[in-house]
Amino acid sequence: MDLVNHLNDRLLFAIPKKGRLYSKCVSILNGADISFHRSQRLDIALCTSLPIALIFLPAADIPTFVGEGKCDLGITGVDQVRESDVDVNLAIDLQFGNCKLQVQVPVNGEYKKPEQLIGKTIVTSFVRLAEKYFAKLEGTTVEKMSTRIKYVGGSVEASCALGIGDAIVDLVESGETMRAAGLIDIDTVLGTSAYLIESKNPTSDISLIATIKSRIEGVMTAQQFVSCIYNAPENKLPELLKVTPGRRAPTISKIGDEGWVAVSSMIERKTKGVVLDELKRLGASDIMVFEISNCRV
Ligand SMILES: Nc1ncnc2c1ncn2[C@@H]1O[C@H](COP(=O)(O)OP(=O)(O)OP(=O)(O)O)[C@@H](O)[C@H]1O
Ligand SMILES: O=P(O)(O)OC[C@H]1O[C@H](OP(=O)(O)OP(=O)(O)O)[C@H](O)[C@@H]1O
Repeated sequence: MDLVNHLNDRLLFAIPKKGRLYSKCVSILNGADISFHRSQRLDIALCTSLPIALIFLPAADIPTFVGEGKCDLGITGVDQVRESDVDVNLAIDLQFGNCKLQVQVPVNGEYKKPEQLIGKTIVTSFVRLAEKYFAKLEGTTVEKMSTRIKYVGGSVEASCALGIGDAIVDLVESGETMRAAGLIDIDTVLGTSAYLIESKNPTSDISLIATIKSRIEGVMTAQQFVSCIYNAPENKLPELLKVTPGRRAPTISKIGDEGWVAVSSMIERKTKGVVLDELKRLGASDIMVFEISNCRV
C-alpha cells in the first residue's frame, strides 16, 4: 500500500523510531487504545481505530516536525525540545525517560568546578544547550565566549579518554555509563522526562486532539492510581476517609450489615502499602486493591 497517499485527513503523530523512549511510547499508545500495525522498516503506520498516522522519527527531530506544524502531536524528551529551541506546547508529562543533562569531567582530573572549564573544549550531542550554559557561565554571548563546544552524535562519554575534549555534557540516568567511562558530574544543565508535545498551530480536528490527550491522561492516571475498596465501621469513617480521600471524593455505600459501610476510593500506587496498613490499624476490614486498566479523568 502507498502509505504516503493515505495521510490526507489523518492526524500525524510523531513517535521515536528507536532508542530509550520507543518501547514506553508503544505501551502508552496501547494503553490509549491507539492500535496500529508497523511493518518492518516502515516509518509510517496507519492507526486502525482512529484517523491517526504514526510517523516514526529520531527523538531529536520530533520537536522540529511538531514545531513547524508538520505533525500535530509528538512524544520526545524535554531535552530535545529545549535543544531544538522550538515553540511547542508541553502537553503531558509522561513520567518516563527521566534523566539529567550533566557536565562531566574525568574523575581524577584537575577540574572540580564548571568555572575551571571556561576556555576549554566540551564535547556533546546537545550543542545549543551546552553553548547557552557556558555563555551564561562566562557572562557573555555564545558568539563571544571562549569555551569551544564540539558536536558528536553518540558515545559522548568516550570523548575525554580519546583526547577530543576536556569535559562532556551528556545525559545521566543511573550514572553507570558515566562511572564506566571514569567521569564524574560537576553540574546539571537540565532535568528532563518524556512529554506529549503539541503543535501551537494544529491542522487536524481539535476534537481528535482532545480525545488523544484525554486517553493519554487516562493512561497516566491508571498508572498512578489503584482502586481500593474496604468495609468500615460507620463510627470510624471520619478517620478512615482522611486516609483515603480519593481523587475527588470516595464512594460510600450501604451494606447488609448494620453499622458498617463499604468504601471505594482511588489511592496513589506509591503510597498503597502505608495506606493499607493505616486502614487496618483504624479498624477497616476486607481491604482489597485492584489495578485500573484504563480510565478517563
Ligand atoms: N539513560 C537514559 N535514561 C532515560 N532517558 C534517556 C536516557 N538516555 C536518553 N534518554 C531520553 O531518550 C531520548 C532519546 O535518547 P536515545 O539515546 O534513545 O536517542 P536515540 O534516538 O536512540 O539516538 P541515538 O541512539 O542515535 O543517540 C533522550 O533525548 C532523552 O530524553
Ligand atoms: O546513566 P545511564 O543509566 O548509564 O544512562 C546514560 C546513557 O544513556 C544514554 O545513551 P544510550 O545508552 O541511549 O546510547 P547513546 O550513547 O548511543 O545515545 C546517554 O547518552 C548516556 O550515555
